[in-house]
Amino acid sequence: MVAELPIAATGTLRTFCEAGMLRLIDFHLARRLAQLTGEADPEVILACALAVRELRLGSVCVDLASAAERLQPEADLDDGTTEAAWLELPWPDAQSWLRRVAESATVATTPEVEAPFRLDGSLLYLDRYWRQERALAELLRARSGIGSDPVQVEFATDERLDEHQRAAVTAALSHLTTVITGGPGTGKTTIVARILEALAPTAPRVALCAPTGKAAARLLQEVGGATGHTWGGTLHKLLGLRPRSSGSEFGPDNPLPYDVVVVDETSMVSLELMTALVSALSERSRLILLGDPHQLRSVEAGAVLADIESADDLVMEPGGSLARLQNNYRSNPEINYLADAILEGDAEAARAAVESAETIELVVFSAEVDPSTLPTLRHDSLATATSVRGHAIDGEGDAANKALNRHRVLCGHREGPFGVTHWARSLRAWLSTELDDYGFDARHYAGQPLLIQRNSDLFSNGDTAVVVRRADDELVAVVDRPEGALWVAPSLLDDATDLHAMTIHKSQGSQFDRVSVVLPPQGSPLLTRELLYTAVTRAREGVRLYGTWEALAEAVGTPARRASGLAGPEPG
Ligand SMILES: Nc1ncnc2c1ncn2[C@@H]1O[C@H](COP(=O)(O)OP(=O)(O)OP(=O)(O)O)[C@@H](O)[C@H]1O
Repeated sequence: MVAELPIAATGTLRTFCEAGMLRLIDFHLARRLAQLTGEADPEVILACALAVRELRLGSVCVDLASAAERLQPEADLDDGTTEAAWLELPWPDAQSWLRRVAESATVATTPEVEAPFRLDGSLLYLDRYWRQERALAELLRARSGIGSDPVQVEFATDERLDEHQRAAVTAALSHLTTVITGGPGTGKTTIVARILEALAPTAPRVALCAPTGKAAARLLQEVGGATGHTWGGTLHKLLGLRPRSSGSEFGPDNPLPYDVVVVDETSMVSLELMTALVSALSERSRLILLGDPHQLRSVEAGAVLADIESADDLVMEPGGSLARLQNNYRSNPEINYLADAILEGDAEAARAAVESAETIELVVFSAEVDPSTLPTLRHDSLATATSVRGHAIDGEGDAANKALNRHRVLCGHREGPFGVTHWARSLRAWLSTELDDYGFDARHYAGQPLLIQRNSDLFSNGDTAVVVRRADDELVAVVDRPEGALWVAPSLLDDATDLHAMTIHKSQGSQFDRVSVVLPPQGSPLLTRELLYTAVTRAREGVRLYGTWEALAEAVGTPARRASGLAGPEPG
């Protein structure tokens, strides 16, 4: 990758740009904000540019004390290569760097001072995010101080809830804020229904929400019937956030009119959105946060669920509680065992789990191989495409969508030899030689699998669809919606993308019988524990990993790095 060099960057700053550690946008924004406050010290601008960069990559701040050891350049996501120059970077001495940053007029160090950046200990923030983080921590701590009237629940002796699930139900009925974490299939949805049923007499006004329209629709469909007055939708809609403005309908002066607010897929909620939500809750309304903190995080800055879970003092007695669900009732034990080894960071156990499992396999794949020549991939994809197409030709939309969910190819990368675009194109080209009228060039064809990438009144970003032939020979796209299939003209989905493969990011919240996971290559910044865990836990029955044992070990050994001050300093 040839880094784009900012013309005004000289000396140290230029070296950091050349090594791919900073991008043009990081440098320009930092320099502009520094100029406004009369700052020209390159080391201070470097620190500010790194804070901007880290925000762009999903951390709310940068830890200057450990930046030299921890920060890596952004690899070219297209081909997974990294530059070696960063190993030689002239990092400033941490102590004097921190002192110069603290003395700069660009950086505030005490609450009453306003400046574009904020230094808190060794963490450097854009001030706005420091304020959000502080506001969220204060709001959560304040809610923890308010006791709520416990609602009693009696579990029937034959009630199918394990001890962790019962503890979580009891916790949510006795606290104002409850965080319930658990992997896929651990019963989060099941217990929310039970909680709402018990709360219905005293807390009937319920909002069910999630960061994505797809997850919100699924939650509403699955538990919306548990109580009488349920609203369901995205967090943006719940708060009445106005596009292109920082304002929202609901906030501290106009609290949300609900007794209970349930948030699903909380791991994907950004710091900004979570702060807006908690500040819009009335003092008496219960908040139930559900999610899997080990999954991939929000694309925007903040890893709020993981931070809240690991902090000691944000959600605590008497008003708050944490509950963890442990047993996955959906996936097979081999997949659960591998997922546990990944979370424990135990690469040897993960390898042993793959080698000993009957339902999990690693197929060696390198960049030179055309994916569609791999016999195992041919087998899995042809079986799925044949079944989807068979139902599509018979006009069976529901069955076609079901067949589509039996197997999915998941890639960490978007572009390059390990990416979605390449794998989908290769597979589709090969399938078109195996199946009649499986149009390689056709805009729409019976059995075409599609991924919707935008929200509309009818469907949500992340919904999938299959093109089906109706009895009158017309082609229709059948969108798989939680509330039931939606039949629309294929032209409405002209901007949907081919679903012969999808990114692991997009697959969050979905499960399939079997998945084929294309691992990013060694050295890729996407090759992390969270990515691998998210991919593997999408499967109920079987997993094929395409990559190398080395890449698998590197993923298991690389927890994704997100700096924030919510949960205290990162462990060394
Ligand atoms: N204690 C239990 N015993 C047996 N089966 C259970 C138990 N709890 C939940 N299940 C079943 O396990 C499956 C997964 O449960 P559920 O959908 O509630 O999990 P989830 O955590 O919400 O999953 P996801 O994260 O994928 O939404 C369901 O079919 C549910 O009926």
